[in-house]
Amino acid sequence: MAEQNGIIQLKDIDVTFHNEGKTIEAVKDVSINVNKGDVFGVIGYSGAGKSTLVRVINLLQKPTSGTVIVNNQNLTKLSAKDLRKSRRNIGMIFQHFNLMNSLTVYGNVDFPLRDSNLSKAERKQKIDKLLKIVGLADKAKNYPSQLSGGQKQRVAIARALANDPEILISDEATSALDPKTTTEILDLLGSLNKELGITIVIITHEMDAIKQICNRVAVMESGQLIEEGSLLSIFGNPKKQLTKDFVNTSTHIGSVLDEIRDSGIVNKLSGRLIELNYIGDSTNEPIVVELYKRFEVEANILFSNIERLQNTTVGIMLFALTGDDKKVEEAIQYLNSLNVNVKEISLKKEGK
Ligand SMILES: Nc1ncnc2c1ncn2[C@@H]1O[C@H](COP(=O)(O)OP(=O)(O)OP(=O)(O)O)[C@@H](O)[C@H]1O
Repeated sequence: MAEQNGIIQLKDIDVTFHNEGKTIEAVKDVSINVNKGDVFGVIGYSGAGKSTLVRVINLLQKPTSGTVIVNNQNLTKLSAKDLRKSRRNIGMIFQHFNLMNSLTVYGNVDFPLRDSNLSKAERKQKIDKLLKIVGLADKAKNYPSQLSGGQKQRVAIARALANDPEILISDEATSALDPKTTTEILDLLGSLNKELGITIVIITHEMDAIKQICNRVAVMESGQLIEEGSLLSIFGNPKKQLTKDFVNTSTHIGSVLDEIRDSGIVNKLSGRLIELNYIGDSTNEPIVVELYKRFEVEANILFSNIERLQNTTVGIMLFALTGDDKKVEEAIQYLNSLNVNVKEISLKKEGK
């Protein structure tokens, strides 16, 4: 667990809705601690409670119970005026950008500054700077309808930064964008984190987005936080099935296994099918060579993926081990003794 004095501390949060006689427990007893400088990802399928949870951070959504502490202030205890002031410290961007279509790009970024004490000239200087940061210096006079989705999201980011927030919340901000634009927007968020030191909370249902910029990850299912950890531990050693499923969508091993089971390959495979996950120094080839040298068993590699996450190697390998039964068993025991995760996979079709 990370230290418990983070810039955002949600403690024992419950959010219950009552709708047409039905009770919906959107968030159930969730506690999270986000440290200053984190890019904290919340991942889960639609309806898991992600949006509801992050809206609690700035009290756009009041929790039914629980405590919300941001920058050492208990937000639930603040007067309406003080809450408005605290909220300026938390910028937010959304899937559908929420821009004002009747205002230019400049006007949209200016909007949150209307209550500030800045002079008109100071405001202009600030807006010009923000538009430069998001790469839209030449679009100040354009209207949202004249912009691409990625450009609209850049305007929304500039607007969210207008009050110099220390925290930026991104609620599915890349879900309406194509993959290339998604990467560009995530890159921009990553550089805001590194260069301006902004703490970012992003919610998404895409593991690739998490992988690109987050250092910490929380997984939500049915209103509950089911797993939380560093990006590396979530990728290299996922504990819960849903977390494994999300990791698999990103490493593609899930679809490779489906293909092996669904195609004729499964009938031609002999030996025992092993999935290996590791973080750090082990690399695929030496492991295979080592198995042959020590036990004279052959590893027929069916899939292998190595990535660099936060300057660390995260690898996954799928192979069929063949050889003398006893030696194969010894080889598997040897793998288990290494600093790697070993999982034997059944070759039978899984009922879905
Ligand atoms: N204002 C509301 N009134 C009633 N029910 C709500 C309200 N807001 C959310 N819910 C319900 O709470 C549950 C969690 O919704 P939420 O939007 O937080 O999920 P999510 O994980 O963000 O999903 P998505 O990715 O689709 O936005 C859902 O069952 C949703 O229908």
